[in-house]
Amino acid sequence: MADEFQDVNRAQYLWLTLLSRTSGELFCVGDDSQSIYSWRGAKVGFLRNFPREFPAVKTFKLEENFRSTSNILDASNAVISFDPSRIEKTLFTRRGKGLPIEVLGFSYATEEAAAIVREIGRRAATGVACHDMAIIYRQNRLSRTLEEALLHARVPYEIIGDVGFYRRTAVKDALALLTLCAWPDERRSDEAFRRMANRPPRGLGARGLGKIEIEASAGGQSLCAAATRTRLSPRCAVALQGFVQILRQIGCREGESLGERLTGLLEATGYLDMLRADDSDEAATQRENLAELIELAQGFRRVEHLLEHAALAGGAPGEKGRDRVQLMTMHRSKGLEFRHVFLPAWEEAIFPGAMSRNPGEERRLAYVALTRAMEQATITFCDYRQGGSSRPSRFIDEIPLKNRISSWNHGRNEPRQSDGRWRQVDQELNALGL
Ligand SMILES: Nc1ncnc2c1ncn2[C@@H]1O[C@H](COP(=O)(O)OP(=O)(O)OP(=O)(O)O)[C@@H](O)[C@H]1O
Repeated sequence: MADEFQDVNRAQYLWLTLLSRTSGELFCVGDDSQSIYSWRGAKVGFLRNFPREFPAVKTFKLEENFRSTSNILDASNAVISFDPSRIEKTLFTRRGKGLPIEVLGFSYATEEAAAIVREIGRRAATGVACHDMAIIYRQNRLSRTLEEALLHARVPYEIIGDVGFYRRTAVKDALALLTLCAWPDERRSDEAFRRMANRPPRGLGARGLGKIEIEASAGGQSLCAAATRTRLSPRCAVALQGFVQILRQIGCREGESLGERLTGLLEATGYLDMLRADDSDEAATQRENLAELIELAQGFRRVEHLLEHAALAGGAPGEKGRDRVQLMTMHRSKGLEFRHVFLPAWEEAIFPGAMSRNPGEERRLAYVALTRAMEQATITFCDYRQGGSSRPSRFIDEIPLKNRISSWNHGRNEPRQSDGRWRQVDQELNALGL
């Protein structure tokens, strides 16, 4: 028996057919509309071609949905109906129409994030538990603005399957490079040096680093300053000299913005090339996060201000075990369900992604994301994001007008009581001018 059959890869498929050869029996459960892992080898064709491969197959369509209201299901059905290769099926529910999907536009991502967080606070005040609300986004980098809004408003949250933006490896590496570049001769950059001296590899091992540490202590210098005076293997010495030179040169470029300086550092030190040479999904995500940090850095004049911001915004998102809003990428949301789902950044070039190698899979992601919602789904988009103007995702247009509204569903189906603890959300966001 195989579950999630839409996401099997060739090896798994061969194993399954071999295992079932003796008995001639194979029971598979899957939904081809939810195949979202082609980038790691899944082939939806194995499910779609199953009746041809196994002509004696018996197919049972599970079309009754026990999770979502019919507004959500109709919207999901409409979006996936544009995939001509899907196995025909129409979901239905006995849960009633429910509330229409909210589709809301904003000017900027900060406004969008503040509006979502304000709404989360409002719903929490009417008795919805935080863990019943999820924010589900297409790109991992999109969590940053949302995290910051949640943190400012003191709404507890957790990121499923990931750490917060400022705790991600590439972001910590980039901030370490900026620290080194700003203070190469000060001991406050030592930790950054330990982190980045051999990243990408420059032939510096534990022994070499130990020698630099001794040299630095003896001369009362920073590790960065001591690195060029320490006797190391010729290859490592040359590589480290080059690294330190880049840091010093870029550190002197007064006319450049912080974003430009960071881009220069990531390019010249070979950090971006290291990520580009890695074709894994993880490396692509790290590059996206760096792009987000570069964009953020443009808004700061001094390195110390950016580092301060990162230290504050990188704080713990709330105590473990507390009732927390759930944040995750669309891929991570597979198999989960929430009473309320917020879907930000439904914009062309982000969703569907401009670089997407598989447009059909983007559509299936839209289907997965929408069908996570039990009671309410909220889609948002912005006019400006990631350094340019943007326009609403084509998937929004595909949702029938009868299943959506372009405002909040305020006032419909809501209990009257209000929990005053959540007034702080509005106050904190107002104080920030959001
Ligand atoms: N026969 C049933 N009666 C009532 N509720 C059901 C029944 N079957 C499933 N459910 C409920 O419907 C929801 C979805 O079920 P489940 O997660 O098993 O579906 P699924 O097909 O794996 O969904 P997906 O693949 O979209 O994540 C769950 O809340 C589950 O408790």
